[in-house]
Amino acid sequence: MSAPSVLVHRDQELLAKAAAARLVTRIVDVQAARGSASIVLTGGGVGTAVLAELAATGARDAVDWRNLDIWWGDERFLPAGDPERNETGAREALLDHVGVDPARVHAMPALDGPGGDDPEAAAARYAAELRAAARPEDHGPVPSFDVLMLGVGPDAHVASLFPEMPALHDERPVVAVRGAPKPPPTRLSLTLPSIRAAREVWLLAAGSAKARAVRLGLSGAGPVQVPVAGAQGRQRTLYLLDRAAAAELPPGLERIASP
Ligand SMILES: O=C1O[C@H](COP(=O)(O)O)[C@@H](O)[C@H](O)[C@H]1O
Repeated sequence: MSAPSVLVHRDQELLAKAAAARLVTRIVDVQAARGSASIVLTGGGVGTAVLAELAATGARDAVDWRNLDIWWGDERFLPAGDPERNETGAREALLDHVGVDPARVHAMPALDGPGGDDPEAAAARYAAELRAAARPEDHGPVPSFDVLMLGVGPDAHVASLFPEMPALHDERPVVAVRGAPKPPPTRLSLTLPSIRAAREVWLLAAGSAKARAVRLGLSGAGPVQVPVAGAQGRQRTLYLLDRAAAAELPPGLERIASP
């Protein structure tokens, strides 16, 4: 696992623009090297703003959208099209505006989907989809995602892994989460082992409400108490912050601030 590095931007707007530019570059680089790339999307305020900025930049045309696999780190287990679903936000912000291959948009199952309304069965279905996409060189049950983005909750949750909940002890690739402290209570989430399969993990946080969670994530806390601390990429773990979210950074961390 890679030690985290930190990049601080002036405010949320610039953070979202810079992360979108970084994402274009990363996808283009990977596609140039291997032909195909894979990313994992997050819900939440900054995560969705990054997708909207990506849709708005002319540089989006540098991406070969049809050779991109798109996964989700977590989902609210609600009917398809519900505005609270992370998938709905991602489609509205980006996916409806670019030429993705529908077969490579791997949304997590919906409550009213063909697989039924059992969240455990839905988690198992998504795990099977991930396993089918994993190649021998991935050495595990999920692909080695090129970029996996995560929002950070004020309580230090990432994806739908909330502090002290059983999902944090689960070794399966995908779990159903019941009784989440943030509505809606029933969710699907990648687990930490799946998150750690990513080559790069980007943690996105803006606003003063996230400053404590960011500090704890970078202070050597345990992932059961502080889930964000357990989110690390194989090659890179990058905190992309605005100044407010970076206000309580532990001393000595590398910081590069936008003017
Ligand atoms: O519920 C969720 O919250 C987190 C963080 O959202 P934010 O609006 O506080 O940035 C998000 O990353 C996750 O995907 C989502 O389901």
